[in-house]
Amino acid sequence: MTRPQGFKAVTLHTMTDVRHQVDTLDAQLVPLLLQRLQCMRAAAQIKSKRDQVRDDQRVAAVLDHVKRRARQLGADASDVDAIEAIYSQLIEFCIGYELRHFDQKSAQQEVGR
Ligand SMILES: O=C(O)C(=O)C[C@]1(C(=O)O)C=C[C@@H](O)C=C1
Repeated sequence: MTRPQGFKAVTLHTMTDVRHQVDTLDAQLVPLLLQRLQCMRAAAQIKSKRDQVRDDQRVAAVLDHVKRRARQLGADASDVDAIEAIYSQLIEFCIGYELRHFDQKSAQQEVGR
């Protein structure tokens, strides 16, 4: 199977090859996703108002950044679109996650008063 420039070359002839590669990639992705969630927890502590959690300008900048990175790695237009779609969903999840942590913080501050 051919792949764009900038991707590590791997042989993917059988479903065993494909699943082994998916498991290897997921093992790398999970710690990165956990680190991203850690950033959301920190953001929830730092932001002082609930309506600061969603920041549409920043969302647009994050999407531009990841699409540029995909292009740099040689992704074609349809894979750049796929990255945008995946990140749109990821950021929506992160906003919900951050809101839950923001609300927890606010509830704890209320109890502490
Ligand atoms: O940059 C922030 O302010 C974040 O909270 C992070 C993040 C993201 O997932 O990247 C999440 C919520 C905001 O709407 C914008 C971006």
